[in-house]
Amino acid sequence: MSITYGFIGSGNMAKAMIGGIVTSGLAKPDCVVASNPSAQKLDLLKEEFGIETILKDNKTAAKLSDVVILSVKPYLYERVIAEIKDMVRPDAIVVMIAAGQTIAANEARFGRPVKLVRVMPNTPALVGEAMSAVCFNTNITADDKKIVMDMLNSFGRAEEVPETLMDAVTGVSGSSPAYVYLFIEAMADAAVLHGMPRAQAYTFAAQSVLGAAKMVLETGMHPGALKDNVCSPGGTTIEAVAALESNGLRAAVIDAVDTCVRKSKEMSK
Ligand SMILES: NC(=O)C1=CN([C@@H]2O[C@H](COP(=O)(O)OP(=O)(O)OC[C@H]3O[C@@H](n4cnc5c(N)ncnc54)[C@H](O)[C@@H]3O)[C@@H](O)[C@H]2O)C=CC1
Ligand SMILES: O=C(O)[C@@H]1CCC=N1
Repeated sequence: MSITYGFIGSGNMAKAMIGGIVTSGLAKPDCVVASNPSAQKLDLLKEEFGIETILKDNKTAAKLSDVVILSVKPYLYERVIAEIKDMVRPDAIVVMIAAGQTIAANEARFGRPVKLVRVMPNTPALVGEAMSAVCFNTNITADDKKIVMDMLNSFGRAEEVPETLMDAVTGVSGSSPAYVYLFIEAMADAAVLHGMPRAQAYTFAAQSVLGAAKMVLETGMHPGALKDNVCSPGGTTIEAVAALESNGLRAAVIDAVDTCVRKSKEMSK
């Protein structure tokens, strides 16, 4: 049986998930539907991935879908659920991806039993490297869980977490690609300062971040031990590490993630 995935809202995160779902082969393009109030993003999605698009009609997109992904901004959840709730089929799975939107608040918006899933993905879904966290409401069956996990695994890694951890997840993975892009940009700027062409500098910086991340994930070694292995005594790396420490890199990163988590908690109220 083929599953239809419907995206209500077709912005950055929807595009990343659609790209992952289609490119991985999880779903044929004609089993992916996206709606949006403006045509431009829909046209690009159709052109790039060949999916079905529906302009200004969330209701039809909801009605057609086995898995309905609410990919609008958090403040629009109330309005969009009011619009589509009677069109969402009783057996459909509704996936919320918004920061700060809780299962309880959104169950209440449906006003009837609904299969509800809360996910925090990230944009590397587009290249099959997302980190997603997921939690389920009590109406979700084992078969539903498999459908959701297959979707999330089609565009990266996914782990089930208690809902109480979702704000921390937003800080450490939902938002964190942005912090890493800053880091890559800054490293590349320094390489450019020393004469490297810009494009080459991005490749060198980004591949080094990718390689370092893979080392953490695949060797199972502590990040501190991996760092020590790069720092030759009296060498170049320890000079850089000392400069990062004296400029407060760790404190800055902890403060950034903490601020993000606090914002997510505030949005949940
Ligand atoms: N961008 C990211 O890295 C991540 C975003 N998210 C969540 O994903 C959700 C979407 O975020 P983005 O894609 O970044 O935002 P976005 O602004 O790129 O996309 C939202 C889309 O919704 C459309 N839209 C506006 N009103 C609508 C309506 N009434 N019905 C249907 N569509 C409507 C907009 O035209 C836009 O294309 C947010 O709730 C966010 O918290 C979650 C994880 C990561
Ligand atoms: O910035 C935001 O609010 C969204 C949620 C996680 C990543 N982007």
